[in-house]
Amino acid sequence: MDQGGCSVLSENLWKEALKLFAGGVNSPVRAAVKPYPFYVDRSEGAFLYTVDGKRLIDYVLGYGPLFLGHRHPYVEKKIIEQVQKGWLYGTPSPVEIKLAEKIIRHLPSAQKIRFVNSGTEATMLALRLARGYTGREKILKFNGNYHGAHDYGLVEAGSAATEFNVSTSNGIPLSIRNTVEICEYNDLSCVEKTLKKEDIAGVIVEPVMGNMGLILPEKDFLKGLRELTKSYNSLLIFDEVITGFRLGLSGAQGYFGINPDLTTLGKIIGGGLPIGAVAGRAEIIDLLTPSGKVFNAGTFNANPLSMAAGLATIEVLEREKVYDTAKEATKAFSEELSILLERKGITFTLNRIESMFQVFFGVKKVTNATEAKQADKNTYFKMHQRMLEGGVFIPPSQFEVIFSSGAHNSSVVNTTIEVTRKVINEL
Ligand SMILES: Cc1ncc(COP(=O)(O)O)c(C=O)c1O
Ligand SMILES: NCC(=O)CCC(=O)O
Repeated sequence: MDQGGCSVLSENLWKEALKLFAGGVNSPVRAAVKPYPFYVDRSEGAFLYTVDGKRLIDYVLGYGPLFLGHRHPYVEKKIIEQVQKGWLYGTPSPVEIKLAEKIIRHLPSAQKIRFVNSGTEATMLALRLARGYTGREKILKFNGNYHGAHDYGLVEAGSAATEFNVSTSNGIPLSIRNTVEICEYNDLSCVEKTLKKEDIAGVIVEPVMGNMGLILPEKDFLKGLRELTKSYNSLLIFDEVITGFRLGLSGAQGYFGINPDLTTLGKIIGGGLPIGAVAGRAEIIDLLTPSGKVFNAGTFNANPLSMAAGLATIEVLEREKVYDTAKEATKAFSEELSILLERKGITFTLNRIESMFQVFFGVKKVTNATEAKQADKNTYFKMHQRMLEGGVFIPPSQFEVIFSSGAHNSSVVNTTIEVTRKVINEL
């Protein structure tokens, strides 16, 4: 197997892809795998099987949604059952009620919900709702937080926007750019100053930052945001597209005991099919058309397949020990990595929470985007590439997160650790 774990079949597909797609891909992070991405034939449990005949342990998991692993049998069964009943009706279906009830039951701040098709749509809508509710124009977001690929989110954005050096995208009207105020993550004094100076409709935040690698909120950061937004009559929006149902059934808001006004969801609540949602206080969600004057619509909103996959996923989360297994996998993998790096005398920071972690080389702490950008990306990438050659897929970008799932059992983790030992010894 040659560099990056790829081989001739992937290489041939890549040559075709370069003729068809900008940069060969349909979402940029996929092109961060070098010299070209591997193409997947099928997946199961903790594993991806490439067209080149290689089996990889997957710690990317579709960039977060596949918290049960690939093709969990119950989710697969429920998707197939729904396919056999039809997958688009243009009118409501019972399964959307069931999924909404489950989400609202678990998510402390949710009273009503609107389903859309992606995290991008969810945050775009939440920001419009905040403006509609408050009658104010500006929003505050944090440097390196990623809220999807719309004009308001792509100002100082993390994730692939940082990886490909376009933290602020070209093509965003200045009039929109000027409605987005930026503070550094974990900097409450900047938030207070901005709220005092500007009329801010809403503060949007990743309660745990998963798009600059992993960065944790410092003690009292989220509490401070809640208090400040309340006293300046701005809405607090938690972007839980990653953390929703990953940090626990009640998301980051349950984990930290802070209730936002609005929550955006995606990824896990669709069980691996496209989804997004805005949930929150009823009086705010009721501003949406047709009951209110903040417009949203979608041909595929609450489509029965995503609803069925999401519902099945949450049912499994309620009854199986997914949280324990995934957390244990992250703990074992990351602790072993720390030991190996310490032993080699390599400077690093490792941030971890529940089933998510990321390692940063050459830095002693990472508490915001500026610090994350100072990390030695090249060494991280080298580790990614060597792990891939050894059969373990961690994100190619420093600015993503290493996720575990309920399928990452001790045998999978032991294999991961063996590969990690070899990789770090030779790093
Ligand atoms: C916190 C956060 N918000 C929003 C999004 C956008 O979601 P999507 O890619 O489904 O549009 C992402 C995607 O990674 C995310 O991590
Ligand atoms: N953390 C950012 C993502 O997960 C996005 C994945 C993609 O856009 O391909």
